Amino acid sequence: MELLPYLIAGLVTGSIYGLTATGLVLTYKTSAVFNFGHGATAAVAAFLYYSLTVTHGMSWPLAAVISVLVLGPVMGLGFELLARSLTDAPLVSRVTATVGVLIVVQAALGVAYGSGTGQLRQVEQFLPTHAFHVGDTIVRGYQLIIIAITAIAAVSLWLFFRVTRTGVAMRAVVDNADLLDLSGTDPVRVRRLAWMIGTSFACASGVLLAPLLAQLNAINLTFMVVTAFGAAAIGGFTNIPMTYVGGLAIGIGQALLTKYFTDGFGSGLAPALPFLVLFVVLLVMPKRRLVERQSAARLATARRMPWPVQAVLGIASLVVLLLVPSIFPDNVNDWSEGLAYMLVFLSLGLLVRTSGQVSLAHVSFMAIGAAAMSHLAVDHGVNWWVAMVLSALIAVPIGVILAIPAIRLSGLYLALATFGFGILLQYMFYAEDYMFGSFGLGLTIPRPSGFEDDTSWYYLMVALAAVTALGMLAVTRSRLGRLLRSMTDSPTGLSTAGASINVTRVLVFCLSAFIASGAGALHAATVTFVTGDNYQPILSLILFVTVVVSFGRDPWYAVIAAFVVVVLPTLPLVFTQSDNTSSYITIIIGLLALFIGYRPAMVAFAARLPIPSFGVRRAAPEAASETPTAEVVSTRPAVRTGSLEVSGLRVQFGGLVAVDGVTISAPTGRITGLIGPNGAGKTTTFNACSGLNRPTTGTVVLDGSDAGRLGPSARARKGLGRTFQQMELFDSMTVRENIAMGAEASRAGANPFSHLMASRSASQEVATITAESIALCGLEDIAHRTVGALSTGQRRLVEIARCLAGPFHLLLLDEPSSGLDRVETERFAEVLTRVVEDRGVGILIVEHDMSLVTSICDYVYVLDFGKPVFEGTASEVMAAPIVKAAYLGGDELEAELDVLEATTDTRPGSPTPEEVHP
Ligand SMILES: Nc1ncnc2c1ncn2[C@@H]1O[C@H](COP(=O)(O)OP(=O)(O)OP(=O)(O)O)[C@@H](O)[C@H]1O
Repeated sequence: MELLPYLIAGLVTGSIYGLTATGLVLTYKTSAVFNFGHGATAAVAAFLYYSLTVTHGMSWPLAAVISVLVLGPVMGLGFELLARSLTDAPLVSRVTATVGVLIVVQAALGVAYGSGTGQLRQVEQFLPTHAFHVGDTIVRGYQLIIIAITAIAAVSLWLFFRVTRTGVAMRAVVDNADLLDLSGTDPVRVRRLAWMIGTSFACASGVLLAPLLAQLNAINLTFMVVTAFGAAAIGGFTNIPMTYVGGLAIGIGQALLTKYFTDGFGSGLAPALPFLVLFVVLLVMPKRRLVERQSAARLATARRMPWPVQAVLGIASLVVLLLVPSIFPDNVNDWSEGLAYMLVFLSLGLLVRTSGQVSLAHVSFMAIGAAAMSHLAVDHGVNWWVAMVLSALIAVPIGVILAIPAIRLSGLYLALATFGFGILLQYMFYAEDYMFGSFGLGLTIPRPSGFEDDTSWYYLMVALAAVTALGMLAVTRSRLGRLLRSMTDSPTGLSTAGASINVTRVLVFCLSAFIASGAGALHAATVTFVTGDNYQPILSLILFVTVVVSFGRDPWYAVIAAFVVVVLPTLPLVFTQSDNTSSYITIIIGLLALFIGYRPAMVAFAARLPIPSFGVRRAAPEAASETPTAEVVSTRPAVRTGSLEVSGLRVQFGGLVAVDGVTISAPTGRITGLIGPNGAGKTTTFNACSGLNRPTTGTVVLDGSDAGRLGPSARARKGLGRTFQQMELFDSMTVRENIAMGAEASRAGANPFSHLMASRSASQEVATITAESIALCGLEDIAHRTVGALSTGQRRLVEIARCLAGPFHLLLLDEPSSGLDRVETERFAEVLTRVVEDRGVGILIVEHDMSLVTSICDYVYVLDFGKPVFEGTASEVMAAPIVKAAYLGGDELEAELDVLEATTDTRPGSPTPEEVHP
């Protein structure tokens, strides 16, 4: 019986978590934008309710209606517009926009209501508080009402999805908005409704939660509702009933943990539970259940300033920095802090800006570095410089742990995992003796001997920051930097070119963690004394948003960010010192994030205005370069002989059998065609060959050995290159850089050391091969152009040139001529023939251009409805009635297939036309 009070308390908070989590999942399901500001919405509602009832004396029912049923839909509409605006935005922008909402709300509520503990703001319980007795346990009326209200809301939502037309339409929006459009239902209206309901759920949670809290606090309230993330994870981010149950389970779990673990390490378990759940679910949930509905494209980058300008700016900055102790003698430590943060921003920028990934846990690395520095240098008397290096290194294994979700998931789920990790660290480990200790007394961090005073420490910081920043610059310009940029633009393109992107991801996390942790130690040595409060997880969110909204390329965005966030508020010339200066800056940063989020919508709106100059001008794609007709020559050595043998291949997507019983042989020295009408299963076959999908049955044998267990990059390193129907190019890079990556990716391979650096001879080799591929495909004139700005035909040629630059002896080309004009196609055919004749390369080509197929293919396989229907020489294929039937479709084809099926004793695809038509 003594458990009962805990169970009831857990059920109450759990049902509120469940309510808010269902709202979150609803909006995510219908718009693919995960709202990090969901908890902030609840906080706004709670504070509005507080103001209306406590400050303005409004009756609670009216205040509740305004805070939930008016505020919810209004904010929902704002979020829907944001989500719509972000439809085609890179992942980083999506996360930034809603995290921007969170930090704006937190900072603004802090300014408006005070974030200190001085102002005690409480909301009285407005629901009935009558007591009932269940055994010895007292149960209050409001507890039962809260459980009932939330359960009714969740069940109604579930029924709404099952029964009503709009609900079914909402589910359809998730699956295919375009189809919904065709059926006459407006997907925007459906999404708008989803956001209005979802946001109202968050507001209701805020209002219901407010009276249960000892006091209203914007940060706590936001994070308490963020607990919904854990519940959403239990529901797999899509299943509403399971999400609600997840909320209940977390609420009850927390209550029980509070009962059984009252002190020590265990006491952190209860608050950490939702994030523990989130982290574990993300680690163990089958990958296919975490299908992402967006790619992790990188942010648009600013144009690089010319080197002389950068050098002058660099020297000028250094001069200003050296003069700081004379100009701002009272603020020297603030500038040292700024330098430490500049390094944190650079480390975060490496992840976010260069590799397009999201980390919402960078403050955790700073905390780890600071704590390690103190324990090593103070408690264990380790030499300061050694302690410094160890404090940076200690975060590397943690970077590896974080990289596991990055490998498995990437994108949004990685953002959530890092967010969960940061909070987990705070709740479970900050109070441990090996971090900041349970008494909150804090840690002292020493400075090295000779640099104890602020001014000499500052000069040391300038030197360390300059060296580290230059090192980071070297990294972004090294092979690793090129791999990161390629990975962000097209992970598939990079892995099928031969680089193991798992190694790339682990490396970038480790490097970023290393710098952030080291910078954390330097920052701590600047302030000389830190507690866990210096490293609140909210700070990670602010750092992330700042690094995104800052401008300029590396290292300038980090310099600007550090100056604005750390140094500017302390300059007496700019701000009169007040507690709220940092909050105002945070609000501005958050609003900039929102501006980035809404910009596509604003641009679209402006384009509709009848003022000509407001229209968005699109750069016209450059006309295809004059294609030289000169003889193309390949000077690279002949490849080794080998072959790609596919047999009995069957690939299924759920109930759909996309490929069934396909057997193909593509040896070197020959061009083999694979043709068939749309949807015949050609690309699926290619994907199975290159390891991008897993066959249900059948084998893929490369040069005599089974490749079934190898991933795409390993197959590429074994000599299998490919191009894609939907081109997988590195859009933000130039033509030359794209083609060079074709040669460089497999040299980086799966070895972390070869990821990091390239020998001079290897770089020379890459440059030679790149130049030859460019010449082979006639791309000299556009070699300097950014690939994203090219015409389709030019992009096709770039992808082919990139593939030709790789060390491949077998190439899979998926509709390579689509988008090429006649002259380009002719030249392309010539290039392929040359490559096969001169170097002995083997090509398996999917093509719809029949004249190209007949002119270059030695042997052709024909697929239809996933099954092989014919194979033979190009002329045999052209003459075969079954092939004509497959392309024309209709009854004729069905008759052909019936006959084909009747010939069960022959291998599919082998019957000759005579056998089919005796
Ligand atoms: N990832 C997937 N999930 C579900 N179905 C898929 C998937 N990929 C392909 N399909 C389906 O498998 C079938 C074969 O598609 P595939 O793209 O391989 O055909 P294709 O011959 O390459 O067609 P096209 O010439 O139009 O490119 C189609 O019905 C397609 O809708």
